[in-house]
Amino acid sequence: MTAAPDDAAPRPHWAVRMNRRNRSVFFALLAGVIGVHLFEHQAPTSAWLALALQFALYPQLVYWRALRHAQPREAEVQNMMLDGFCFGLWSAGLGFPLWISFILFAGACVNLTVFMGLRGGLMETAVMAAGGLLGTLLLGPVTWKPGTSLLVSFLCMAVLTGFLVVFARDGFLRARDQYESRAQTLRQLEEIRLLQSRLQDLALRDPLTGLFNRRHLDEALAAALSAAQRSGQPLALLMIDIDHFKQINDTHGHPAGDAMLQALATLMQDQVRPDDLACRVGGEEFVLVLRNTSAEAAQAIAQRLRLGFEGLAVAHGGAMLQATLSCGIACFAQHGRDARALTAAADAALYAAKVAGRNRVVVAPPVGPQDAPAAAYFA
Ligand SMILES: Nc1nc2c(ncn2[C@@H]2O[C@H](COP(=O)(O)OP(=O)(O)OP(=O)(O)O)[C@@H](O)[C@H]2O)c(=O)[nH]1
Repeated sequence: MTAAPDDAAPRPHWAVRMNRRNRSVFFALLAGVIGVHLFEHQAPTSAWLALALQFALYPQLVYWRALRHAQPREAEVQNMMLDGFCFGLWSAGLGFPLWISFILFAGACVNLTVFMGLRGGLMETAVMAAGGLLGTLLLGPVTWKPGTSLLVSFLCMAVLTGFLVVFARDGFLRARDQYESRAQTLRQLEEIRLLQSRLQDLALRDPLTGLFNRRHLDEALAAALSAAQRSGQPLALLMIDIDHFKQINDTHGHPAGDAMLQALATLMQDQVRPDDLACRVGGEEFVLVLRNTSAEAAQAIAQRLRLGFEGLAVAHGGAMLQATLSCGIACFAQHGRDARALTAAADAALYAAKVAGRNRVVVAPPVGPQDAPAAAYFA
């Protein structure tokens, strides 16, 4: 039976994985270089044993430790400092050969600098110096042997170059991944922003006609009125209602009524300017807010709309549907100065249009000094 994916061992921390690979490769190469050096100097068995312990067993032990550590990254930092300390001991043990000491120092230093920045490099320098000092103290007076054979010097150059290339490649891959994930995050943010604005728009629109809904009307009318108050420009509020709409529904069905509503919405959108506001506020009730528009101009627009709708034949289910509309108009400031007063005046004018026989436009009567209602103007 195969194990379920959940049972699989968790993937080691990236720092642990990266160091295992780098340490394995670097230590194997170092073992080769130091091995050649030891061979050339006919080193005793104890030196070969130390080489095996340091460069074969040690990497496994520190990997094992980091794997089990609660803070794998911290454990790796400690491991790298231990690497540097051991390298100091090796430098001292070998008599500080310049090329070998140099690549041990450079490798350890670069490794911790990648993890911790310049502070890591300085820490690595300090622990390696401590290792070198301890090695000198433990091994007694060390004979300084800075030279290495041409072969060992050449191998040192090759090992260091390989090590730096591996690191540079890691840096490149990480930078590329970060760039790609940043680009992806930006793309996702843009998608979220678009979705948000679409959601916001949907919340403000009537799904059947695509016109703005009452919620948006309330906010937009208040803003338009404030602007009109500041600028002193007129503003017209048109309340529009399809006549005998119930009959259309009853005779041709609800979808036919919907088609009429959509046809009127399209007509309204065609007739208004971009900064005017067309809304569906109820079943067959619509509102138009026309900025900087006088009562006379609003009346002309309403008449054009009324005639346009009257002449419209909407094809639906094999039938040609026709209807008329009634419209009540109220204007800022002669019929009211706030949204409530204007809406009430336009509503009263619409009612008057219905009572007078429908298919007509009525402008609300001018409001007297005490807001006393006067006779409506029919058009
Ligand atoms: N098709 C359709 N009908 C709707 C919708 N919302 C409301 N209605 C219908 O609109 C009709 C409104 O009827 P009434 O308020 O009596 O008005 P009317 O028949 O237009 O009569 P008047 O306004 O007096 O001319 C009702 O039958 C509602 O069911 C809608 O979204 N789609």
